[in-house]
Amino acid sequence: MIDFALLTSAYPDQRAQMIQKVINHGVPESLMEAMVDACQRFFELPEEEKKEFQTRNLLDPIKCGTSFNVAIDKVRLWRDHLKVIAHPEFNSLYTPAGYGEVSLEFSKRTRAVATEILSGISESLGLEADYIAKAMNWDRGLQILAANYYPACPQPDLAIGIPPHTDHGLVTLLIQNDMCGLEVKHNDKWVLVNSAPGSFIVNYKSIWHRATVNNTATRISIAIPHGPALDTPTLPIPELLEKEGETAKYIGMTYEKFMELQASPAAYMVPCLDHLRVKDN
Ligand SMILES: O=C(O)CCC(=O)C(=O)O
Ligand SMILES: [Fe+2]
Repeated sequence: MIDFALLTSAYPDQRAQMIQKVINHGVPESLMEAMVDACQRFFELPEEEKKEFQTRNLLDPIKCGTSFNVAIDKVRLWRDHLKVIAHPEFNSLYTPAGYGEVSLEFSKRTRAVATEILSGISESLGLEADYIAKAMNWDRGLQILAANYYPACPQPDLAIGIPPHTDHGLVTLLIQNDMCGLEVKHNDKWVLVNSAPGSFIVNYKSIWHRATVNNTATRISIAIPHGPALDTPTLPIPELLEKEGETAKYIGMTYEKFMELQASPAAYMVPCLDHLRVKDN
């Protein structure tokens, strides 16, 4: 658990944990609930009204649909999604009513939280607080409001919400309604992640995770990935390599290419970073 008030001092000890939760982050719980509610109302719109956003291009500003990677999914998926790019350009929906205002405020507040976490990570690595933000052109960085809708499923054991994957962003925040379902792989076992009301779940390492479904009630989660600017190559930090006397273990890649890789068949059930690992000779 990251208490935001203690971020810089408490952080180093907590880095070993597999996934973090953030409290005291300053985003009103009522705003988080309003955002979940607005997304729920979008998913419940008649199919006709959602049709215009059912596109398949990775970086379309607004898109919705069923499934994770439509081209390559092999298992029975039980999920609808809505992805809206909120930064560097803010995009929004006219329906359902209220989505625009709520998502504007929510995107600003969550971006501020992600920015603080990124500075905390920079400092915990012994770098200037704004080192990573500068290197990643954070001021032009991508932020997506990615809502997931998992209706109750009569046979949850035969389906999955989202198959195992790693996220593509630098800092992904996640909130959910009162249903759990996010699981992370830990010591070869899937472990359910609980979240306290009003907290964010944070993923900033390439954590292997999945979303399960249940037969009781609809689950809604909103993942908010924050990444570098699309044209920015992500590389191992030269100063840290030098300090540790290490050579780079990963090749560099622009964020846009990395996102394309994450959505491609090569990344299906394979952690994305595996593709970037420098091969031992
Ligand atoms: O629904 C969840 O808890 C997980 C969502 C997720 O992993 C994603 O959107 O990338
Ligand atoms: Fe994810």
